[in-house]
Amino acid sequence: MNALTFKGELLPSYASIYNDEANAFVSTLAEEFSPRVAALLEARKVRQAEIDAGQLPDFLAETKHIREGDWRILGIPDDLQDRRVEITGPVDRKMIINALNANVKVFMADFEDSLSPTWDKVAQGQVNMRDAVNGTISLDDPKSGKHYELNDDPAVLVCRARGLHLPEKHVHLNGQEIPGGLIDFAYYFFHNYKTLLAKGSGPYFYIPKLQSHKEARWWADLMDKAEDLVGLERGTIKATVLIETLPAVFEMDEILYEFRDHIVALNCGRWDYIFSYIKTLKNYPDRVLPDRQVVTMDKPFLSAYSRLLIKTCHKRGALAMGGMAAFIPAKDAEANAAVLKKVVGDKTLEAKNGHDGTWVAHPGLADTAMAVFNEYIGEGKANQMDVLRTEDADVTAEDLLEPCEGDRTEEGMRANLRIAVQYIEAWIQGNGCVPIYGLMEDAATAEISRSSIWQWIHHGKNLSNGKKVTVELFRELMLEEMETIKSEIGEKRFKEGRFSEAAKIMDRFTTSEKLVDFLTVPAYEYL
Ligand SMILES: CC(=O)SCCNC(=O)CCNC(=O)[C@H](O)C(C)(C)COP(=O)(O)OP(=O)(O)OC[C@H]1O[C@@H](n2cnc3c(N)ncnc32)[C@H](O)[C@@H]1OP(=O)(O)O
Ligand SMILES: O=CC(=O)O
Ligand SMILES: [Mg+2]
Repeated sequence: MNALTFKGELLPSYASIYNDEANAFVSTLAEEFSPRVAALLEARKVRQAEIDAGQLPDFLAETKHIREGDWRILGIPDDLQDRRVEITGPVDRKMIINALNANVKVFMADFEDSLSPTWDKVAQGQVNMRDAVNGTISLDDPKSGKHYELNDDPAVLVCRARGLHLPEKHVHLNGQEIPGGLIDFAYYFFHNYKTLLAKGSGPYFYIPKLQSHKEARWWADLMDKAEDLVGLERGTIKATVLIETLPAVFEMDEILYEFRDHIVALNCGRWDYIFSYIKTLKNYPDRVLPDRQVVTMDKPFLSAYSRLLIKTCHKRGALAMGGMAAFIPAKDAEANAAVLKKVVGDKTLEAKNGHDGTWVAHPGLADTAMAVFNEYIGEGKANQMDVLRTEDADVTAEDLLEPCEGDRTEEGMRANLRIAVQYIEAWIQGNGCVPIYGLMEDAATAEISRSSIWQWIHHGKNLSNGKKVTVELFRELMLEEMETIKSEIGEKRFKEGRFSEAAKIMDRFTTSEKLVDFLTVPAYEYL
């Protein structure tokens, strides 16, 4: 077994994470699993080339027997049966404590969409997670003077690892970067499985951005191997898989099947899903999306996605999680009442469809989401697994791919610009989740903003005021919107920030001939 090489500084506080025993465990996993990732990423390109050439995504002929077969997942541990409200947030110390103390069932601690993976965030994130599992995590905030520690009954902890497209450039094996998701998974598992199991919980993971059941096989094999290496019974590690790419929605049964020893739920990761709809169907002029603000879960293609996910999960004994309403509380009471109303609307739609739970981005929304799901789940029940949706007509490929009606407006384009630039600026400064115009913005929501403009240019779409979207129009609006950002955030913050770099990155993304696959890949060069 070869040793890992670290390119990031190993501060003394990280020593207990990156110790010889843990590094040897990670090296063993990386030796076997890193080389398989290139082929999986290549398969994504091959599939995309077929779609670009005119073959729309569809259910796979070769796995029909799995979709039609009679099988169920292995099972769901007691502490994951009731997940009616989950909070999410990056693996910062204060966030972790506040999230575990919130009025929620689960905290999804995020190394992914909401984390800008600077080496220190990744390394300190593991320290924070270990301290959270041990119950010793605390913080004295020098700014506010506030003391933070865990309550008696914290939420169940689930760790979201990075997706397969993101390498971790600070940890190498045999001269190669290791997949970021493998690093997140392996160190969290190694340091915490014993304590978690002793508490009656377990090593639980959220797995993001899968595009096929073959990728599910990679993760399931990784989980099997991790269990074998430490002598755990098969299926001790549990996974919730985000269905947040368009290709994956056609393989939900197959993903559940490949993962059947480990999986407990699928989740409607709606923001990446919308981004993936844009990206996957980027060559189809009839499927260009309208303004981001009108692409809501009641649109037919998103409703079909939610309903099919619920039907597929419940048939196989898995939970069907809803997704994130990106609203965050407003300071003004009247504005906040409007936010809560929107959250109620969004969560009611999910609960009515038969989802077993949902996500909130902020503790201030937990009670609202909880009240909605309490009503639909009803007394004495943990979830809505009994909603089988068998009376529904089959959800077809056409339903999932249905074009989305709505206007493309100049205000929508300007808002996309301001959001994308501000998010990129935050991300390259090491902040992966920011409040902008009353919404939480993370890597998934920002992807929609920047890829929409690319697609509108690519297909020469007209805005509702008749202006044609071109590179020239984009650059003209960009100059104006940079001034708007400056006036909104103040000259000082603007000057001290990295806005001109962010604008250049945005220009590159928007005017390139080919759509950049993930904004976080080129932006990682800036960290
Ligand atoms: C598409 C997807 O993948 S969604 C999943 C990924 N995205 C996320 O997880 C988003 C998580 N949310 C957040 O990061 C934050 O809510 C933000 C950045 C949007 C806003 O955060 P802030 O500007 O700090 O909000 P605000 O000032 O209202 O916070 C008030 C308090 O709530 C806490 N808080 C806010 N959001 C969270 C959260 N998600 N988890 C725990 N605590 C939180 C803050 O730490 C703060 O605590 P304090 O009073 O002890 O100082
Ligand atoms: O990860 C969640 C999403 O909506 O994207
Ligand atoms: Mg996502």
